[in-house]
Parts: sequence; C-alpha cells; structure tokens
Amino acid sequence: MMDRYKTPRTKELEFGGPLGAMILIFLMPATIFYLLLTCRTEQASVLNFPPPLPPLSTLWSPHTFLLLLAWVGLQAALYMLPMGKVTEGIVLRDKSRLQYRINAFHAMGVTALVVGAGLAAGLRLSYIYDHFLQLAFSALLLAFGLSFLLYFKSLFAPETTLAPGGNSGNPIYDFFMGHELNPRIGSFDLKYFCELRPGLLGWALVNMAMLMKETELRGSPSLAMLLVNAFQLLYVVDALWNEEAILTTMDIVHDGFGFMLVFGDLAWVPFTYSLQAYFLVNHPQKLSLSMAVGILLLNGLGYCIFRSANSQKNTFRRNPNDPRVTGLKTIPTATGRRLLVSGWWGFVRHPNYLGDIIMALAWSLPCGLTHVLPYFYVFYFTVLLIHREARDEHQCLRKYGLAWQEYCRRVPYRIFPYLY
Ligand SMILES: NC(=O)C1=CN([C@@H]2O[C@H](COP(=O)(O)OP(=O)(O)OC[C@H]3O[C@@H](n4cnc5c(N)ncnc54)[C@H](OP(=O)(O)O)[C@@H]3O)[C@@H](O)[C@H]2O)C=CC1
Ligand SMILES: CC(C)=CCC[C@@H](C)[C@H]1CC=C2C3=C(CC[C@@]21C)[C@@]1(C)CC[C@H](O)C(C)(C)[C@@H]1CC3
Repeated sequence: MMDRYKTPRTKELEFGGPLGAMILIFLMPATIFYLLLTCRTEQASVLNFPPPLPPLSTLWSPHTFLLLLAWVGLQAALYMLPMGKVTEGIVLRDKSRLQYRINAFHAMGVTALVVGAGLAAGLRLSYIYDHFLQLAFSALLLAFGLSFLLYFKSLFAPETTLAPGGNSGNPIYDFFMGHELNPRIGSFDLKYFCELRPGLLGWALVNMAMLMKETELRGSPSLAMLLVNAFQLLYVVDALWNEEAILTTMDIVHDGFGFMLVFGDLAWVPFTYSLQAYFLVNHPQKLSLSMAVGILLLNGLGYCIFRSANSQKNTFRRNPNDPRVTGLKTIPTATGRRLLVSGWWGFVRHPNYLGDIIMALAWSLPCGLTHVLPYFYVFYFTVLLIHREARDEHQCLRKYGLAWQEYCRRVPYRIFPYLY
C-alpha cells in the first residue's frame, strides 16, 4: 500500500551530477576563504594571488566554535518556544501535511533584545570582525558535521520521506542535494529552522558587527556602511515577516536537506552575503549625498518589484478569489491550478528574481566602483537565479505541460525584459 507513495529514483541529475556535486563541496568552502582572505588585503584585488590560508591551528578556535553553537542553540530554543501560530505545509507524497511553527519574527525580536542587553552590558560585537576567519571555519565544520549526520539519518528514513531531487542512489550526489526531504527530530524541522534563522539573523548580526568595528576604527559609521546595513536588514526582516511563504519554495518542497542547503544556510549566507560590510571596514568609501539617494531609490525599486511580485503570487495561490488578484488574467492548467499572465507575472516569468537582482546591485554600489570584489554577490546571485529559474521552468513544464508552454509563449522573457 505504502509502495505507491515511495519516492521514485532521481533520474535527471542537476549541478553536473556526482562530479559537479563533488566539485561544489570543495568549491563553496574554498570560495568563502578566498573572498575573506582577499578582502582583508589592502588592495582587495581579484587579480592578485590570494594570501595563503592561515594554519589550521589558527583557524580552529574552540571558543569561537562554542560561541557559534551558543548562537544556533539560542535560535533553536526560540524556534521551540510556543509563540506564534502553527500552520500546515503542502501535501506530501503520502498525502500527509507537516505542521510548522511561524515565529521567526518573534525570534528576531527576542534576539534583538538579547543583543541589545549584551551591548548595554559592554559586549564588543567587533569580536566577530576580529575572529571572522575562525568563525567561518567553525561554521564550515558545523555544516560538514550536520550534513554527514543528516545523510546517515536519511539511510534509515522511510522511502516515502526521501527528497524527489536527492534520491539518485549515488551517495555523493544525494549527500550534496539532500537525501531526506524534511528531516525532523520530533517536531523540530531541521531544514525549515536552518533556512531562515541562524544564517539570516547571523548575516544581520555580522553586518552590525562590521558597523561597530568601523565605528571603533574611525569614530562613526560611514554613510556607505549605514546603507549596506539598512538595505540588508530590510531584506532579512522581510524574509522573517513573510516566513510562511517559504513553505512553498523549491527548497522546502523539492530539495532535500543536504550539504548544499546546510552549508548555504549556515556558512555561505552569513559569510559571503556580508562581504560588502566586511570590505567597507578596511576600504572606506566616500559617498556623496546624491549618489546615496540614487542608490536608495534603486534599492527601493528592487524591493518594490521583489515584494509586490512575491505577494501577488502568494495571495493568488492562497486564495485566487482575493479582491487584490481577481482582476488579473490567468491560464487554466490540467492540475486545476491557474497561472497568472498579467500583473507582475505577465511582465516577465520571474519578476521576483528581477527585483532581487536590482537590490543586489544596490547593496554593492555603496562600495564604490574601484573594486570588483564587493560585486561578488551580484555576479554569484545572477548566476544562481538564472540556474534556479531553469530548474523551476523544468519542474513547471513537467507539472503544467501545454499550459506552461502557452504561458511561455505569452510571456516570452524569463527575468530581464527584452534581454533574457
Ligand atoms: N537571496 C537569496 O539568496 C535567494 C533569494 N531567493 C528569492 O526567493 C524568492 C522565492 O523564489 P523561488 O522559491 O525560487 O521561486 P518563486 O517564488 O519564483 O516560485 C516559483 C513557483 O511559482 C509558481 N509560478 C510560476 N509562475 C507562475 C505564474 N505565472 N502564476 C502563478 N504561479 C506561478 C510555480 O509554482 P506553483 O505553480 O506550484 O505554485 C513555480 O514553481 C524569490 O524572490 C527569489 O528572488 C531565492 C533563492 C536565493
Ligand atoms: C550552489 C549554492 C551556492 C547553493 C547555496 C544556495 C543557498 C545559499 C540559497 C538557496 C536558496 C536560498 C534562499 C534564501 C537564502 C539563500 C539560499 C539558502 C532565502 C532564505 C533568502 C531570503 C529570501 O527572502 C527567501 C526567504 C525567499 C530565500 C529563500 C531561498
């Protein structure tokens, strides 16, 4: 009976299959250290050979590792507190639905109070800047450790609970993509927890630490640093406020919880997304008021597109009869669900990605035009979203068939109008 709910073998492998997965398992950590080490040099030039990696005895610090564990522990404790509502995820293969607690925004409020109290008591956040490489190394160890434990756990998981994207039978590929879809310890959902809390809040905390360090060095924070902090904090707050929307993303619905997401959430996000702020500590930039206003407007434009496109689709998916979306044109599909073909989703096929990429540019511009390094996020993110868009199109074509082809005919551009 349960056999028909078994997750089928993953046939179409992504990221270049096991070899691609193996390369990424080495490349992702190497990229973090390359970026951080280059950023610490005076020239911060991508043309120079990167400085050598410090010896392991310098990178490993039990103190920073314990601090990292304490941070993740605090977030885990806040996740378990019975505050906020409980909601249901999408219907799973075996027709069940998992329950999720929606309290990331509350967790952020409590975290802000804890950090605020710490600062009042003399806590030096600039410790994070001073021990940035050690912290990144600790996060790397934590991510590898958790990924191995998750893969081991998945070997004993029922076949109905495996991830459609990470059940190839190749251990390296499945370790990377994630073998189990929603690994849980009791009601504690590890993927859902990691996706938003320790990494995203960690990113905001790292940015604030960079601002504190700059203030210690120069007496006051620069306009560029304030803009980077404000823009990225808005993005983090937005993600936590709209926590429920994450339950329908590819990461939660399709991808397992393996190295890609574990490392992405716990190490990649806090240590590469904060690169602009890290760069500004040692490479101060003069920003005129008119430039700052221009960048502010660009970020506002990106954010408006990102937020209204995401909200339009989420509102439509939750209730197609909601008055905010009833005026929009749609295409019926064989699944009974409809596709929007006007409004933001009639402009390009991924308007939310367009808004996100515009914001990415606004986050790097405060770092000036003299260095390429702080633009890493723009390059990486454009590649990530182009690849993600192709993965999503593939899944939508499978799901909606002819209706998807009709949508592509009526809305020909994927992300950038008239370009791509
Ligand atoms: N900062 C970061 O590092 C990252 C940020 N992001 C951001 O996360 C957000 C979510 O992105 P992501 O999860 O990739 O995907 P999307 O929110 O774009 O969701 C894609 C899904 O939307 C539905 N859909 C697509 N077209 C239509 C349409 N015309 N009408 C109605 N429904 C449609 C389909 O699912 P269905 O039909 O089943 O509902 C499709 O699978 C984005 O804003 C993205 O920019 C993403 C990755 C990394
Ligand atoms: C190959 C490689 C570099 C993989 C790592 C990718 C991950 C870093 C990203 C995959 C999807 C993500 C999402 C967010 C952060 C980055 C990762 C984990 C996200 C939490 C950022 C905030 C957004 O508002 C979001 C909640 C929509 C988003 C979800 C996807």
